[in-house]
Amino acid sequence: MSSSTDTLSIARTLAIAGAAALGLLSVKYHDRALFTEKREGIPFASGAPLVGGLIRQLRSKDVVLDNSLELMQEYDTMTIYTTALGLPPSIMTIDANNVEYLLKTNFSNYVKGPQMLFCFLFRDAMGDLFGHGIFVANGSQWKWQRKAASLIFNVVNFRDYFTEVFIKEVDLMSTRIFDKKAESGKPVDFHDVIYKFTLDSFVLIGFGKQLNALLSKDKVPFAASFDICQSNCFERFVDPFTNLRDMLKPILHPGSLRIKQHLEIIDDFAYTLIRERREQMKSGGDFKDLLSRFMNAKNENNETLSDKELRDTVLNFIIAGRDTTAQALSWTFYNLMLHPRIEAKLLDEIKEHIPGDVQSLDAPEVYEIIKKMTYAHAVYVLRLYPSVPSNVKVALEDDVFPDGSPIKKGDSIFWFPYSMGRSEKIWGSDAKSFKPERWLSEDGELKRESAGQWPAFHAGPRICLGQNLATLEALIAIVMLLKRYKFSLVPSQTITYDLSLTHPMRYGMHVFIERR
Ligand code: HEM
Repeated sequence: MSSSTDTLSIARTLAIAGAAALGLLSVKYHDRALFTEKREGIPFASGAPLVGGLIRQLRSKDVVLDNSLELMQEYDTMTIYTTALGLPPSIMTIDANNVEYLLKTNFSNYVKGPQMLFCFLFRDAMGDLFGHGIFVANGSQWKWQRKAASLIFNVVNFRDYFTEVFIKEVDLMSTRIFDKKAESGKPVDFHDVIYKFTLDSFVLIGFGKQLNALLSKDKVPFAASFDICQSNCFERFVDPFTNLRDMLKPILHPGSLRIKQHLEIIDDFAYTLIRERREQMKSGGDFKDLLSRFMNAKNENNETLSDKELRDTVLNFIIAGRDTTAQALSWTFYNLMLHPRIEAKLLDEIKEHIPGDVQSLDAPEVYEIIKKMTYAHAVYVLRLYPSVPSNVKVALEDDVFPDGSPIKKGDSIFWFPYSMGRSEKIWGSDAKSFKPERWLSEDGELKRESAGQWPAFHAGPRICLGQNLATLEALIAIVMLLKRYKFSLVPSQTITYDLSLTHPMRYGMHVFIERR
């Protein structure tokens, strides 16, 4: 026999053996991803042979949050086990007791990743963007960061400094952008403008720098790259081809930037901030912003921070301080535009508490008044549009959830504040309605649900450090903007969310503005 006939017959034998092995494997893994185990005692979202739920996941990637709720409804459950080829098997839950247990009661058993994903490269999904910053750190590395950051969140800072910055920045946004749009009658992308407002405000409060994004017509390059990297991080959790697509970008989309190039732009922004602040500190002066606090802090090894650690701090805090609040404000205004009755009621409350101009009051007065505006607080609850709509932790040891679901060491546990906020099992048949009254008691006092039922700001030892800051900023913006303008949606646009770690609007939100 010639050598080419030999090769052919070896190839044929291998192909037959391969097909037979695949056939056998697809009998064993007929409803789940290859090499994943069956799990007793928990509803299982069955999928296609060998790939499990991957196809469903890829098909519904753009509506992944709604998909998680639909999946629960389809199986009539609040907790489910899923598998998808290329991604770790996961437990998904929207059960309030489980969420409270995971975040609070048994906090020490559930940690942040690293989410090692087999995305054609075995890698940590969040590491390149977040480094070792507070959002991804655990144990002593997390503790010192939380302690250092919490120093800026004191009442004096809130009342005397933060309030003043927010009033000034809302005023700038109004005079430089919204007044002009009101005059011209041309629409504006509210979402984009609000992102610039929260970026400017947070960079000033957190890092002591006046960035003036509000004065630039286009998106700040750092912010554009930052958004892309965040989307990419999230995509890695739902699509194992994410990194491959990035690797092929130079061939498939010549001229477009790869993730590592976006990361360079982001790093450049962060390192410039750090360099400038180091120089200012060398030449004296008493700086009390977040960056300066971190420059004076010691890490878990009792060492002062390297530039890389400071870079991680800057980026983690920008996502915390800019994105979440911008999104919360955008979705709140969206809801208000859709619900004129609620907008009118809110405006009544605003006028009752602040009959004149906000600017005629001093910052501590505004701070005290805003605290008392219960209806405004009830409007700004973020139940339907939580800025962190989904989240994940990893189990350190075997455990059992309050609903009886067995948890195995190494499981990824996903929970979905977005789907929880819309679950009829949690909120009743009108779960999807925007109804601030839900949060008010009969005597008009503000009510809060349990930590597990309403995890928009997380719960337990890692509860959001910036909740009061975000609420103050948002309420100042709502009060000042509603008093001055009537916003209305440009017709026929699609308002929906984008795939990301947080909850941005995919196409922005275009509005017409009238002066009141
Ligand atoms: C509407 C606005 C906001 C929402 C909905 C929100 C929500 C959250 C959530 C859900 C987490 C938990 C994230 C996780 O561990 O995976 C978190 C953590 C955190 N948030 Fe916020 N946040 C908001 C604004 C802010 C602001 C303005 C700051 C200001 C610095 C901030 C600082 C932080 C920090 C430092 C953490 C990490 C806490 C820790 O791990 O110990 N947040 N936030």
